[in-house]
Amino acid sequence: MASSASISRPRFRCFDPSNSYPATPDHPRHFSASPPTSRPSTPRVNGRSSGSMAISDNSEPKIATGPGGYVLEDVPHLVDYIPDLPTYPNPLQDNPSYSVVKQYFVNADDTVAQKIVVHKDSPRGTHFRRSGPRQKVYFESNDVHACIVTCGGLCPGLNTVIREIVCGLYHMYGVRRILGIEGGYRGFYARNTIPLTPKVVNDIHKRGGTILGTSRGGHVTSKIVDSIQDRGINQVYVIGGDGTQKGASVIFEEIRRRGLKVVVAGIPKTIDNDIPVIDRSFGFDTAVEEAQRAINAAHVEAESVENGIGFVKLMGRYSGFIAMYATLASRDVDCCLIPESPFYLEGPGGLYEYIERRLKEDGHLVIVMAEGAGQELLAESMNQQDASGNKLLQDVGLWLSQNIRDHFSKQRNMAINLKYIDPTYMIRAIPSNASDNVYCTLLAHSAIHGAMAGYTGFTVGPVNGRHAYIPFRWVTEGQNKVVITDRMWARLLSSTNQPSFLDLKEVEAMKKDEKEEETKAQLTVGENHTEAT
Ligand SMILES: Nc1ncnc2c1ncn2[C@@H]1O[C@H](COP(=O)(O)OP(=O)(O)OP(=O)(O)O)[C@@H](O)[C@H]1O
Ligand SMILES: O=P(O)(O)OC[C@H]1O[C@](O)(CO)[C@@H](O)[C@@H]1O
Ligand SMILES: [Mg+2]
Repeated sequence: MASSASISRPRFRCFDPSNSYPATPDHPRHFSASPPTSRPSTPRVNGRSSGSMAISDNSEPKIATGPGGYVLEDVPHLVDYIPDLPTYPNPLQDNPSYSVVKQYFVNADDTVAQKIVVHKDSPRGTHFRRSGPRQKVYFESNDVHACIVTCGGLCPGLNTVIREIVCGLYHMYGVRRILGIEGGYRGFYARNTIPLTPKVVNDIHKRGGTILGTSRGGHVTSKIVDSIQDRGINQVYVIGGDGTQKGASVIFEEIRRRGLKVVVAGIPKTIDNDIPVIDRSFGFDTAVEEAQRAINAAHVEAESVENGIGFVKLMGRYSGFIAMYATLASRDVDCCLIPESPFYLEGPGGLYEYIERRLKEDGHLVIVMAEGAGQELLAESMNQQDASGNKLLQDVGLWLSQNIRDHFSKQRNMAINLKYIDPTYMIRAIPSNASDNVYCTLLAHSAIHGAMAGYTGFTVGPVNGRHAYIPFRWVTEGQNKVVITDRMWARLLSSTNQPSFLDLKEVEAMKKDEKEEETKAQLTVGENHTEAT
């Protein structure tokens, strides 16, 4: 629960330990929902602990409230569990490139609103701490020993983020000791490390993949944190998707439990764009662009023959963003199938009927399908998981294209010419495009500034266009999905002219569910406010 003092003031200020505001009743030093129940008797600045620590097992969310239903979902800070840490002036103020910037340091009060479309009377809602450099830092440049790890599937831009973390730490903060951990989480305890310098990473943004290698599974928290401690690492940069951020959160909790002066910063990576809260994930733009090449090929093939069907399968395990955006961008697609929108094959309003109509009217059609769409139609689902515990999917594209062929040849006696194109790994194994490159730089810099300022247990990312520090649980509890009752999906339906595969009753039920969810969320914000007052 937030302290009531923080909301009864006419002007609400957030305490940012990294800016030089004194602790006064107006600027309370601790406004965490529940401060740590106990503290380590001797705070540890690395050095393996032999005795037991007196810190609670899991950190509580740091929530502060202000007037008008303002809620700050803050991120942890080293001083939450290691009090009286010394601070140092931010070396950026002497950096010739940055010292000329007007108001370079982020204002202590700056937060970023999660929702920017509001009504006159709606509560101000949830906010996140704005990212960026602070006046004071909690690390001396010479003392920083950073490491970078990449986990999960590939994504365009991984190398750019690695490059920008290395160059940012080196050039902005004068950090010289940066290690690359090879092969994902298990690399902490089972692989070699690579010393990273600006020279080593200079050209890597032009290559796809990750120079560090990646993996699924292998998250053994105690071994990872032992390795961090043994190597004297004090800044951990973790690049990966939802699973990786969950792993980073567990590492943070263990580090906190051991009372170590080590920050953990997450940089969200997911080609599927399924991480909640942030505007989009890096590499997504590149993937959508690359998907155009496959869709163009499918279109050319389809329109060159009689009854031609171009069928493209794209990535998207649970979320169909790549398929939806690639379809909207292309304008050549007649049908887009995504996991969020169930569809059926036979009968009136079904997929086969639609395909036949298009073939009769236009002579050809293009179908784009996300890999996770229609899994429920397959007779038996695959009961296997990958090393991280993600469910393995069947190749629904192959299955559906064969079913379409069978249907038209056997049941409709129609000769069709279907070309199946599967560029799934091609769209994620390429280097990032220009716009993703710039985006990767901003993410890397946000992470560095946050870590140097002593924040920890956070993920970085843009929220409504402004970069913010987001507590791990916001990006690990839930998934970003295409909302098929939103305008974007309606735009898609109107651009392809495909059936929605839903009847009016189903749409109404969905809208009702979403409305209830929204009201619940608003009530929760209101409740926080009431509890604090
Ligand atoms: N709940 C969890 N707790 C700790 N570690 C986890 C958890 N879930 C996943 N991990 C670890 O995170 C790493 C990456 O997870 P995963 O393979 O699911 O990829 P991801 O980060 O979700 O990326 P993507 O799904 O976009 O490819 C793996 O090493 C896995 O062991
Ligand atoms: O890399 P793997 O293990 O083949 O996993 C593929 C999965 O990874 C993703 O690309 C997410 O990173 C999904 O779109 C896809 O289902
Ligand atoms: Mg994942």
